[in-house]
Amino acid sequence: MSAASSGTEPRIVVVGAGAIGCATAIHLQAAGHAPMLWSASGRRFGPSPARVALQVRGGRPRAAHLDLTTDAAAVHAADIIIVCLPGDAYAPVLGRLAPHWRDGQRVIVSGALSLSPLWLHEQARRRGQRIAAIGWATTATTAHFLADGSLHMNPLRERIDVAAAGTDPQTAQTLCASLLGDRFVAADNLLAITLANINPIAHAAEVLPNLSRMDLGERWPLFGCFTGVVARLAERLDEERLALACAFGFALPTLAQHYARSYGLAPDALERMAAGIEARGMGPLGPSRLAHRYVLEDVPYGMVFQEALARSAGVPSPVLSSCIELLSACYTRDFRAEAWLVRELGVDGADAGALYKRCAASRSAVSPR
Ligand SMILES: NC(=O)C1=CN([C@@H]2O[C@H](COP(=O)(O)OP(=O)(O)OC[C@H]3O[C@@H](n4cnc5c(N)ncnc54)[C@H](OP(=O)(O)O)[C@@H]3O)[C@@H](O)[C@H]2O)C=CC1
Ligand SMILES: CC(C)(CO)C(=O)C(=O)O
Repeated sequence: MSAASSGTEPRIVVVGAGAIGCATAIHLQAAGHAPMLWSASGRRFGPSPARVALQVRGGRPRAAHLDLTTDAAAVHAADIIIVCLPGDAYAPVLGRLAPHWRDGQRVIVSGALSLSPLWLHEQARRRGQRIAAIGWATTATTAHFLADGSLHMNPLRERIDVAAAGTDPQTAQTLCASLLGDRFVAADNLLAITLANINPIAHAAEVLPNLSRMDLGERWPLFGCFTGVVARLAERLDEERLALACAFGFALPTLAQHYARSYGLAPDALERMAAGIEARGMGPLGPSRLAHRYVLEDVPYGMVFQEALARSAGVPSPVLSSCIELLSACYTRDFRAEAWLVRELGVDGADAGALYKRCAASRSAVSPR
C-alpha cells in the first residue's frame, strides 16, 4: 500500500533541478508538502548534496532549502512524480527513469509537450507497469535563475488545465488540487492540454525577430522586446492553434487569456500585456545563445507536433509551417526529423479521430490501485 493510500503524506519527487523544478518544489513546500528534488545531471547543485539552499526573489526575498538526490531509487519509492524537464530531456532522462516506475505511481508532466503523458503511459503498459500519467498544459509557475544564482519565481498560475492517461480527469484534478490548490481545470482529452500549451508558438514569435541578438549573445528583455511585430506573429500563430483545437471540439484560452491568468493582468493587446509583465519585473531575459530550449525544445516537441496534428485534422497551418521552415534554415537542422515523439506515437498521417479516441480510451486504460 502506498503512503498516499494509507493516509500518510505522499512521497513527492520533482524530476529536474532547473528553474521550474526548484520553483515547483518551493510552491509544494509552501502548500505543506515535503518534496524531494531529483536531478539527472547534478549540474546545478553538484552530484551529491542532500540539502541545498537557494536565495529566492520575486516577492519578498527569502531563503529556501530543498532536499536533493541523484539516486533513481528515490523515484522508485515516490507516490507522485512531477516531471519538470524540457522536451529534449524526455528521452535521456525519462528513458533512464522508466525502469524505476512502479505500479500505482502518478507521474505528472508539467508543461507537457507532444502528448508525452500518453507516451509515458503506453510505454509503461508495455513494460507491465500500471501508472497514471497526468499532463499539465503549463507549469505551476514561471521562474528563472538570475546571474547571481538566485531563483526568481512568480506566484502560482491562476489556471492550469490537466488531463490524464491511466486515470480519469476528475481524479487527476483532485490529486493536483491536493498538491497545489484549487487552480486545476480537468480536460477530457490529452490532446486539449497539448494544444493549450502556448510555449511553442509564443517562443517562435519571440525568437524569430530576435535571432541575431541570440547569435551575438546580447542581453535583451524577453517581454521588453515583445513589440507589435512580435505580437502580430504571435497572434497569427495563436489563431492557427485555436483553429486546430476547435477542429477537435476544444475551446481553449487565447494567448492573451493565458498571460492574464499567469501574470495577474487584464487581457489586452499582447504587446501591452508584455510591457506590463516587463514593468512588473516578472519576465526573464531573452535567450543569449542560439542553443536554447525556446527553439531546441519548442520546435521539435511543440511546433512540429502541432503541424503533424494539423495535417491529420486537415486544418491549414501556413504560418506555423513557415516558422518551422525558417528556424530549420537558420539552425541548419532538420527539426522535423528530430521530432521522434511524433513518429513514436504515430501522429503523422494518423487519423485525427482515431488519435482523439486513443487519448480518450487511455483515461480508463489502467487505473492505479
Ligand atoms: N521557466 C519557465 O518559466 C517556464 C518553463 N516552462 C517549461 O518547463 C520545463 C522546465 O523549464 P526550466 O526549468 O526553465 O528548464 P531548464 O532549461 O532549466 O531545464 C530544466 C532541467 O531539465 C534538465 N535538462 C535540461 N536539458 C536537458 C537535456 N538536454 N538533457 C537532459 N536533461 C536536461 C536539467 O535537469 P538537471 O539539472 O536536474 O539535470 C535542467 O536543470 C521546460 O519544458 C520549459 O519549457 C514552461 C513555462 C514557463
Ligand atoms: C518566458 C516564459 C516564462 C513565458 O513565456 C516561458 O514560458 C518560459 O520561459 O518557458
